[in-house]
Amino acid sequence: MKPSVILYKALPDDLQKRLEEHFTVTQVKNLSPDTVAQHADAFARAEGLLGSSEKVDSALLEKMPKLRATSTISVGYDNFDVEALNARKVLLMHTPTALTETVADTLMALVLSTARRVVEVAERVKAGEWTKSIGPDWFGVDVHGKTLGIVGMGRIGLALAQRAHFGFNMPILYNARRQHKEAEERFNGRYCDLDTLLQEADYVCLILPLTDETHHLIGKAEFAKMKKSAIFINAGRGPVVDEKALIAALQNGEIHAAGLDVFEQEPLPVDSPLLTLPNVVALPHIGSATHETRYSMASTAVDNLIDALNGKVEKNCVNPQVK
Ligand SMILES: NC(=O)c1ccc[n+]([C@@H]2O[C@H](COP(=O)([O-])OP(=O)(O)OC[C@H]3O[C@@H](n4cnc5c(N)ncnc54)[C@H](O)[C@@H]3O)[C@@H](O)[C@H]2O)c1
Ligand SMILES: O=C(O)[C@H](O)CO
Repeated sequence: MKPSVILYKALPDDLQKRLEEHFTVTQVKNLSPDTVAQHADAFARAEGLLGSSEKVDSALLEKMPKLRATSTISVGYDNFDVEALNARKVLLMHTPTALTETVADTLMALVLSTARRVVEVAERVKAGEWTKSIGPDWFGVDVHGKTLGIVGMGRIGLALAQRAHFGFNMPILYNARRQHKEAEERFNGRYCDLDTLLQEADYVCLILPLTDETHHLIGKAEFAKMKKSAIFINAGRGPVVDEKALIAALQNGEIHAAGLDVFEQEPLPVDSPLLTLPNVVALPHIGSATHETRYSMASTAVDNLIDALNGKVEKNCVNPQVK
C-alpha cells in the first residue's frame, strides 16, 4: 500500500501526477484547525506533508501521529517548529538551491528600483506629469561603484555579491556568522561587524533567515548608525526588522529609501504607513516568484518528499540527524 500524504499547496499537473505515483494524496486548502478537523482521518494516517507558507507546530503534529517527513516549497523554514519535529523524529526537507539566483535577481531589482526611483517616476509618467524635460526632482542616485553591505552571506548573499561585483563594480562589505572565503576571493568581499557595515554601506541588504537571534536584529539603534543617504533592502524575512523603527527612520529622513519584499505582517496591511512613502518600493514577497523557479522549487519539494519517505536525506534536509 502506498504511504498517505497531505498536500496543502496546489501543484502543476505533472508534479501532482508524480506525487500520486508514489503516494495516496489528500489535497487540502490549508492547515487551519478547521481544515485539519474536516480531514481528521487523512491527517491521522499521513506519513508525509507537502506545501508552503503555513505554520507546522506541535498542535498540528499531535493530529499527525504517523508523520515521518515534511517537505516545504521554500528555503526558509521559520514556519516549522524544528524542535518539535526533531523530538518526533520527523524529517524536514526544503529547496535551498532551486531559488538562489532568482532571489538574487529580486534583490538587485530592489537596489536598482529604489536608487533610480523606477516605480515612483513611472507612476508620475502614467499620471501625466511628464510634460517637459525632467529636472533634479526626478533624479535618482547611482548604484555602480557604491558600497554594498550584505547581511547574511549565504547562498543568496553570494549570488547577490556576484552580480554587484561583476555587474556593477560595487565594493562589498558583509556580515554573517562566519567568514566566507568564496566571497572574499571571488568578489573581493570584506568581512566586518554589523556596526561597521551599517556605518559604511551605501546599500544595506538583508538576506537572513528568521531565527530567535535575528528577530528585530535591525531596529532604531541600527537605523541611526546608517548614512542618511543609505538605501535599506530586506528580502529575508519581515520580522528581522523592527518595522515601526524602519517607518520612523524613513519618515525622519534618517535613511534615504527602502526596498522591501518581506514584512512583519504579510500580506502587508493596506493602511501600513510604508504604502504612503514615495521612497519605499514594497513588493508582495516575490523573491522566488518566476514561473521557472516556482516550478523548480515545487519539483524539488516533490522529489524531496519521495526521497525522505524512502530514507534518503543526502541533500535538502534540515535535520538529517533524526533519520
Ligand atoms: N523574499 C523571498 O522570497 C525569499 C526567498 C528565498 C529566501 N528568503 C530568505 O532568505 C534566507 C536566506 O536564504 P539562503 O538560501 O541564502 O540561506 P543560507 O542559509 O545559505 O544563508 C543564510 C546566511 O545568514 C547568515 N546568518 C544567520 N544568522 C545570522 C546572524 N544572526 N547574523 C548574521 N548572519 C547570520 C548565515 O551565516 C548565512 O550566511 C532564507 O532563510 C529565507 O528566510 C527569502
Ligand atoms: O523562503 C523562501 O523560499 C521564500 O521566502 C518563499 O517562501
